[in-house]
Amino acid sequence: MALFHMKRFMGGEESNFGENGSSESILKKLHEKAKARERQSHDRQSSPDKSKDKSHGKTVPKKSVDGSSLTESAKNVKKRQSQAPKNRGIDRKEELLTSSSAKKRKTGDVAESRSGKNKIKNRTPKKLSVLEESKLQSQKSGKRNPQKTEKVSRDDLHLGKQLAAATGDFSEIAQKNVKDTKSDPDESPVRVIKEESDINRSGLRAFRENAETAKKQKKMKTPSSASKLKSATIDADSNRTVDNRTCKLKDFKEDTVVLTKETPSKQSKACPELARNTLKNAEGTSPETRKQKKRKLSKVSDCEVKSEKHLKVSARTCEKNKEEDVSVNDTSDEFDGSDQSEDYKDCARALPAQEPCSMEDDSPSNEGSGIDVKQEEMDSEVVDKVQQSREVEMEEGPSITDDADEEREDEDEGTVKESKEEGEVDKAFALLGSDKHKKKQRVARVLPDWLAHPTLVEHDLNKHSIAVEEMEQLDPRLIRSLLDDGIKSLFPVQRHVIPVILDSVKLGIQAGDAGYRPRDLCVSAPTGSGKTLAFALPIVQALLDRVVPRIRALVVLPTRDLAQQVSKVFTTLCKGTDLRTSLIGGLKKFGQEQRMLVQTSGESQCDIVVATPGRLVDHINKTQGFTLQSLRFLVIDEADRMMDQISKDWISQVEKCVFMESRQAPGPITVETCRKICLPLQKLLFSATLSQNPEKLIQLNLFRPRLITSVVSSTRSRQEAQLHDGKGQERGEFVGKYTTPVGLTEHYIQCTSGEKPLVILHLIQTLNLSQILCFANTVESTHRLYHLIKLVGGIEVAEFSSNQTAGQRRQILKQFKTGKIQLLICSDAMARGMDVENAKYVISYDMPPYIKTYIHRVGRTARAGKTGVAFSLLQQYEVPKLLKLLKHAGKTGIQRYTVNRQDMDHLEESYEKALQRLPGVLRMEKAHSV
Ligand SMILES: Nc1ncnc2c1ncn2[C@@H]1O[C@H](COP(=O)(O)OP(=O)(O)OP(=O)(O)O)[C@@H](O)[C@H]1O
Repeated sequence: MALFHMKRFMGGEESNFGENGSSESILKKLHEKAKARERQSHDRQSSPDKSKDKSHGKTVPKKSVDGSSLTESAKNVKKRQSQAPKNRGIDRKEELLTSSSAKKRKTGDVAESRSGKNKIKNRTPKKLSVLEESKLQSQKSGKRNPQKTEKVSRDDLHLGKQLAAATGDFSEIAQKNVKDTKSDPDESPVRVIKEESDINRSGLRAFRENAETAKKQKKMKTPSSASKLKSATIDADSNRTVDNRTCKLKDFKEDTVVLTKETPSKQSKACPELARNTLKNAEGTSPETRKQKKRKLSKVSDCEVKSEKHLKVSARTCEKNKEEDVSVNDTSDEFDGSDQSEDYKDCARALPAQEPCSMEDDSPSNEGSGIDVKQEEMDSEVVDKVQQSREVEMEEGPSITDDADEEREDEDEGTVKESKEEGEVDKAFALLGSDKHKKKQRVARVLPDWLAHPTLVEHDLNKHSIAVEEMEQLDPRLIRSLLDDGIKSLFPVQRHVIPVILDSVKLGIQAGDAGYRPRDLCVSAPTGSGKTLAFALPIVQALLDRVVPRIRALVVLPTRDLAQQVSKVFTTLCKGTDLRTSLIGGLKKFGQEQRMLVQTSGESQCDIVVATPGRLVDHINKTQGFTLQSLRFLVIDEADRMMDQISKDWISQVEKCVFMESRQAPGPITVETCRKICLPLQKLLFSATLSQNPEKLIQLNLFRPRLITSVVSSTRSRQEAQLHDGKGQERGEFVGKYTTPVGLTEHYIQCTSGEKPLVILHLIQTLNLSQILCFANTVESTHRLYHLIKLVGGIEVAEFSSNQTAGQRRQILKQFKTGKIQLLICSDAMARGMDVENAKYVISYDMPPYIKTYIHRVGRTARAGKTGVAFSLLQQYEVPKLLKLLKHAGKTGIQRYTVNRQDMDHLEESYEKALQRLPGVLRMEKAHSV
């Protein structure tokens, strides 16, 4: 079969055989023809000038790919065609499949041809099989018009030119195949190559399927036109070249370059593979070489794109061929030559720049032909493509790591990938393990108006504050209480928030905002800016005139320490009033808390409840008479943290408890619902790091929320960002960045992990710092560090973590306030919301894992308009990480603080001794606790 295929490849002479001719008559005819052509050939060779003219001044090698399969007549036919200009394309194809070098082709054409004949003569079985096959084919195909066959050859000439350009450097493989075939006369080249191409079975699946289809169709129909033969001839050639390429790919695959798409069975596909292989091998070379490699890769990808297109065209053609019954015999006619031409051209454009060994460049056969002009055009296009790929590369920038990091940052900020600039290349082939990164464009996050344009407040506590007496809405009792507590002025956030809350109750707590449901409120202000008073004061003010005690305000906080702290503020404010505050945070026994909440008669004991969510839910479910039906204010402090606990469903439990029996949950606003005056529930959210994530906020079922914040874009001045709402209040752009107190100075100290305790000792003993809060990331490291510093001696140190009881912690805080404790080593349980009086310094012993953790840690100092200093002890690799975190949060003020190693030398001895004793102490403690 393959032999017949080869014969067709040589010029389609078999079409001259009569359908009904016997084998003897065919042989006779063949011999006659062969002799005639030999004579003609001899004549031509004896007059080389003439011959040269016909072949455009080039002699073409006549060595066959599979000499064993050629009959004498076929060889003569081939010879004649190779000399004829119209068959140049076919000859060119022949060149591709033979391994003759350009030199050989020039000099030894005739000799080789003859030696080829001698070899063929020795292969009688093949000769017979060809004859038999010729007979068979002639029977099937019927008589064919020789003119049509000639036409095929001309078409093939065109294809051959392009094919030659496309196949480039596969002569070596072709040569190998020829050698293999010669050593085993029973192996046809196609079969040999097929076997070699096992590695790329998927690529040839279609090839084989079509061969089978062709077989079936052949049985049913007999093709009649030479045009069909043409495509068969072309395809045979195509397949062979494909297989050559596959052989190359086999070697190439060992280099572990993996393509995510199946390799197409086309010459054009082969070239990029080769080029990529070459480039892959260049790995580990100089950066310059790698750059070149990258450029080449993009060029190769271009070629791959063409191949991709080509595949699609071929697939379509395949389908078409199946329908039209193209096949003459089982040569696995997969591709239509006419469809290929454009694709070959495309591939040829990319080739010369990739591989200098392109046969098109070396081959003399194209000189003086139209191909040269075409090739020049192709080359110029290749240069353009290379130039384009370089430009794209320059636009993308050289830094991969930076871009990647930037991308991750962008993702956090809700940016989307911008694939506009992505070329076809990447869409066509994604290389596994590719290090190519695309720069993403930042896109503005679309936020609801209330989040995007909040009411701004000044974050410098010493500016824009007003005297307590100036807050006219406040009851004199409350003013007195504040003044007694040393609070003479109200901070900016208090100045803005208190009136907003009080406005919603100016017609009484029942009436809401002039009879309408009041808007919910979100407040985001820096740590220590007085947020607690900002909600506590108006709530107490609003409830002052209540008649009977009911739970009308509920404040929920994430930890019992915080709940205790806020409860204290309420208790202080309620002094001298009828209002009562209850704390339910697990500090007391459950029964005790129940008795505080509900009287024995079932009536409520208190007006304001401060609770942790867990304990609150317990009381909702277990305390008889506990009801929230009169609840007017629901305060969620440290709201961003509380939103993380929403999954525990505490808020829906609270809402269920509020809207039960006669009190209905608010529905859509209608004329009827507007007429009814019912007790509204207003939600008030507070945090220094309030989430701007609408998805999280929506879980809180906020009603027409409003945001008051001092957090604005760092890139724009507040004046620029300021807008004004209808009431003359400043409105600005909230970009979700965090601010720290104005009085805070931030430093980082670069040191090794082992030097960190020494640095702390240095800061305390050498620089005489005191009232330091030192944060470690875990309870264990807090405990370990506490013992280590204690073992060094000479420092009043204490520990504050969840390992201690609430009473112990309260006691420690008291001692710290009075200055008895120099260094308080804390876990992050202390970081959020805790108002530790007189904390002057904060040390982050371990780098904070999140920006919010950093903001809350450093926020334990510089509170209420005071000054404070924060040190972050960082290992070298942590420095850029933290700087990036801060930059992301819009903070750039952190400075490096250098501690000289020599300054710590005198501390080393005691430190090392303490280190040696530490394991023993920890062991003893463990044994003691057990
Ligand atoms: N108007 C004021 N004048 C003076 N001190 C004030 C004023 N308001 C609050 N303070 C004090 O400021 C300190 C910090 O207040 P508060 O705890 O409310 O801050 P915060 O904004 O809630 O901080 P965090 O975000 O860390 O929880 C408290 O000690 C409080 O007594």
